[in-house]
Formats: sequence, C-alpha cells, structure tokens
Amino acid sequence: MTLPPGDRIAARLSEDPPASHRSDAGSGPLQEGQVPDVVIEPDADRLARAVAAALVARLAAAQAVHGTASVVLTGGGIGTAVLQRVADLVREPARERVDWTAVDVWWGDERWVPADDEDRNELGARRALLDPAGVPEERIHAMPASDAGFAEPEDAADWYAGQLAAAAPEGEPLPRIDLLLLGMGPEGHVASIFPGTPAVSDERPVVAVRDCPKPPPTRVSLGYPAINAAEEVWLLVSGSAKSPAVARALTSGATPDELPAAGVHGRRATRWLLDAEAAAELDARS
Ligand SMILES: O=C1O[C@H](COP(=O)(O)O)[C@@H](O)[C@H](O)[C@H]1O
Repeated sequence: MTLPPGDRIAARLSEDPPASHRSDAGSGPLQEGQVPDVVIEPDADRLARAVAAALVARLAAAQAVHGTASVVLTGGGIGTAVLQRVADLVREPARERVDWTAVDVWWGDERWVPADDEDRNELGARRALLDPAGVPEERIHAMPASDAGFAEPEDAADWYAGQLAAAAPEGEPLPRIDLLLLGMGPEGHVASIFPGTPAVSDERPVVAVRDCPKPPPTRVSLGYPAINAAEEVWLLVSGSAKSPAVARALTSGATPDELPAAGVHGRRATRWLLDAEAAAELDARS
C-alpha cells in the first residue's frame, strides 16, 4: 500500500535506525516492519485526511485477501479526527471501499469509567465512525466500562484478553490485527502505557492500569505483546506539544520505560504519521 504523498524522511531514518526501535535491541538485526516509516503532513487536518484514505486502502486490501479486516482504534484528538474523516469517505463514492459489516473493531485502551461517560474512547469512535459506517454490534469489541459488571479493571483486562483469544486461530493468543492505531501523549505514552509504570514490562496482552498521570486515573490497555503482534502499527501524532517526544522516540535511543512509544512496532510495518508541528524537532535533530 502506498501512503498519500507526504514529506518522507523514512529512507534517512531507515539507514541508521536507533536501538530504541529494536524489540531485540543488541541481539540481532532489525526485523522487517520494525524500521519506522515517517510521513509528515502540513497540518492536523491534512494528516487526518491522509491517514483516513490510507486506512480505507489498508482495510480494503486486507478484505481482498482475507474476506474480513480487523483494526485496533485509539482515542485522543487526532485518532478521533481520523475516524471522522474515514466517515466522510464512507459517504463519498470512492475507488477503494471497505465493507464495514466485515471489519472487526478492537481498542488499544479504554478509560475505566461508566459506559455513557464522555471520557470513553468507545463513545467517541461510535459517534465518529462506527455508527455512520454501520459496523455490526457483534464486530465491535469494546473494552468493558466500569459499570459493565466487573468488580475490578483487572477482571475486565482478563476478560478482554479472553475475547482476543476467542477470536484467534486455534492455539494462538491473538487474532490477526491488520492495523493498529495509536496516539501518543506529550510524555510519550501510547495506549495507556505510561512512562515508568508496571505496564511497560507487563507481559500480558491486556493490562489494568492504575494511577495514570493523565485523567481518568484507571484504565484498561493492550500491553506490548498485543500491540507488537499487529501487522501494521501506525502512530498518529499532531501538535507542537508532542514534538520533543517524537524526536526522542525516533532519534535518541530512549527506552520504552522512558518513552513507551519507543517500544512499539508492527510485524510488517511501523508508521509514524505526523503533522509538521509534531515533526518540528525531528527535522532539527535528524
Ligand atoms: O489518554 C489517551 O491519550 C492518547 C493521546 O491522546 P491525545 O488527545 O493527546 O491525542 C490516546 O492515544 C489514548 O488512546 C488515550 O486513552
């Protein structure tokens, strides 16, 4: 799949990838997909449109091969803007079309709040895309809300791991994930894996997260084993507040404990999709 035109600096980064991108740092060559591809769009709106078009192409391609597609969604500003732009494409006649009745939708993280709380990532995604696109309820795999009947977020995390395993091929812990979207916080958190927290080194596919520095404090999140099992991982980052973390993740060799975004990669592709403000310090350092 070809991403829309952007200011590509992928080649330069690929020639000399930092150790932080190696899940096997120090023990061998980088695997295909772990070398990041970086695309810079001029502003957040054009970033959201470009990612939306690429997402439709990616899911359509997966459906052409497998009959179905699966995507892991992120919350956050740019993540939700992308879903709104995808919904625009659903309404337009397009060259590449996705059969939204054959897309499985999962989440990278969720806030441990009641189902109708505006902080729910699920709520934003339903409004922005899942409702307008008509994704069937049985294909929407939301992480549990705090009022869903689980006593603790740990129970909800275990249940979600079980849902993933149930959708996986025989004997595998995880289903095929064609595309996993992540936002990133200014301190480098991805999903709800925050710097210096137990989730960084947790080996379970789904974890409960407590005492988050960003409210709400309790969440459920995919862990690295699930994130890094996706075919493609796309990090969506916009705004100047995140430019130091982008530059650190891509050029400084920061560890995942220092900067969780530095520890994510896809099996087949890892893409950093940035607007110019988010990329500003990257340009200066690379
Ligand atoms: O708390 C979260 O933050 C990140 C980034 O959000 P943003 O609004 O700064 O773009 C998001 O990716 C994650 O899903 C969410 O729970």
